[in-house]
Amino acid sequence: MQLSTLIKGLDFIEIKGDINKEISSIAYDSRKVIENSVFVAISGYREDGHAYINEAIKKGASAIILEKDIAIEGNNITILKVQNSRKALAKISSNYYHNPSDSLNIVGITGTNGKTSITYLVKSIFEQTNRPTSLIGTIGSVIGDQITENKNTTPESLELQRTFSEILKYNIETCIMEVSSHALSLHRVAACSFNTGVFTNLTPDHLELHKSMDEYFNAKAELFKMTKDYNVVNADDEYGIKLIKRIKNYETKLITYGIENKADIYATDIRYSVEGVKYVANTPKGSIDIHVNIPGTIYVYNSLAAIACAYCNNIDLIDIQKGINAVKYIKGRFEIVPTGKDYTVIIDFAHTEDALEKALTTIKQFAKGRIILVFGVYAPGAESGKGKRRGMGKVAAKYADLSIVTSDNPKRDNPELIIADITESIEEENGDYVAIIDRKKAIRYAIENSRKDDVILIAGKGHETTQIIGDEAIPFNEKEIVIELVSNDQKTS
Ligand SMILES: CC(=O)N[C@H]1[C@@H](OP(=O)(O)OP(=O)(O)OC[C@H]2O[C@@H](n3ccc(=O)[nH]c3=O)[C@H](O)[C@@H]2O)O[C@H](CO)[C@@H](O)[C@@H]1O[C@H](C)C(=O)N[C@@H](C)C(=O)N[C@H](CCC(=O)O)C(=O)O
Ligand SMILES: Nc1ncnc2c1ncn2[C@@H]1O[C@H](COP(=O)(O)OP(=O)(O)OP(=O)(O)O)[C@@H](O)[C@H]1O
Repeated sequence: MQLSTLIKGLDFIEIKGDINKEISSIAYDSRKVIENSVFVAISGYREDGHAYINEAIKKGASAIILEKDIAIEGNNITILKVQNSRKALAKISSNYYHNPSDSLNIVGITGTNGKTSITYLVKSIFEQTNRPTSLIGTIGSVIGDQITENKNTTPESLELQRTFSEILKYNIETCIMEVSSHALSLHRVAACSFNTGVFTNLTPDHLELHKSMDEYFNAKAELFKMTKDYNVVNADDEYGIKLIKRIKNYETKLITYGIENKADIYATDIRYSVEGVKYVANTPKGSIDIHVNIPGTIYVYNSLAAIACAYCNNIDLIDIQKGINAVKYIKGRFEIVPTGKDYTVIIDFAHTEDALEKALTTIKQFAKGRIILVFGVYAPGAESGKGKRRGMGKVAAKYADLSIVTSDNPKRDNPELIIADITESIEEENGDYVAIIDRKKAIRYAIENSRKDDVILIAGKGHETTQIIGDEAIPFNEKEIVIELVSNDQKTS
């Protein structure tokens, strides 16, 4: 593609050099530069891409997009100075792949919890109508039969635009995607055209990046300025209510969902059981019985959000009913591991205070025995990190009969210090706990010390298959580990 075509519509401060040259690719990592690439220098959290400009040129970059004035070594290099390199990356990536999001029906889901679960429910509903649907999120990108792992819940703009263009190659028209607050703040979705936006809820998380709940909320709210057709908002969530006030006069139509407050799509006659939840969904087009195969109030909310998306896409109630019922489980989301024992083991991705509380209260509704909780926290940052660790500890002390506090992707932080923050708050709340740094040993302890009717909740890792220690991702498939440990458990209750 010609550089002049690639930069069409790009806001820049200054251009030096020729823009009528052929470029081969875009790279924002100098290690991925090839002959005639455009290299985009990004000032990151850990590194400054501007320090790699000369390396990129040595590898063949013929154009550089940058924010800072840097001495460039090389001839015939075109330099484009921009205000924000990440935004520029999003724009040129969209141009490079011929603006694929314009040709897709994109549903973007944001909020602290529930995004992944909702994407699977929506995908299933759409597929009842024979509309092949792709998905982008924490568990990976799903295009046809292909599942690709993503480094991030919402990929960087270059990878995201490439994924959109792949989806179009498969003749798939719909894409359901998770939109993280990081993606919104770091402009990964800056050049995306969304049809529907969904807001689930907002509770404390990622405060190391956003610094305050208001900043976190504002980041999420950006999605609803980018939608063309519908905005779907949880009317029972404190921040959902705030969002409704903010966006109710936008041109994009607003659809609300909920159980408690007045909403366009709402649930009545809710019946809970260990197997799942049944209720009547009421929509402007009529009412229908719904059966979700995952238990707890949160799955009433998640399925209502999915129903609202389906409603916005003109899908019949009967297909909505079938689509929700067709989801038998979602990897690592309240997933019961088949053990054949007289105790139950559940793996859940709860890694925020709110999610942990919801998972534990759901179990409390049904558990005949004790609740044994195995968990850790990944929460960087001196203040916000400590706050999250202590908050999770408090919830554990309140609802679990025994907490086994362990590691959850400690990354570069010292796991002993993380665990100490958690256990300090469990102690303050008079909870019972054991601290075992090694996660596999912690799970073994839970299994060996379980009794008939106990429920072991292993929280935090969900579908993940690695444990990140330092910068290394060590294989850790929690489900396989549970099955192995349970098969070695000779105890009779
Ligand atoms: C904090 C954060 O979001 N970081 C993201 C950010 O990385 P960064 O700014 O730290 O990058 P950096 O390492 O400082 O490097 C700066 C630049 O120098 C370049 N570089 C670096 C080295 C080199 O030799 N040459 C070179 O060119 C890098 O390619 C980069 O362009 O930009 C990268 C590229 O897009 C992301 O992959 C990375 O996500 C990291 C892996 C991450 O862990 N992010 C998490 C916090 C995140 O985004 N999570 C959200 C939400 C999850 C949820 O919902 O709970 C998500 O969407 O996944
Ligand atoms: N509506 C909800 N409200 C509160 N907690 C929820 C809700 N839905 C799911 N959870 C909890 O959050 C965990 C993660 O759920 P899910 O993966 O659907 O959310 P997510 O928003 O995609 O999270 P992440 O962005 O971290 O991947 C679940 O395992 C469950 O414990």
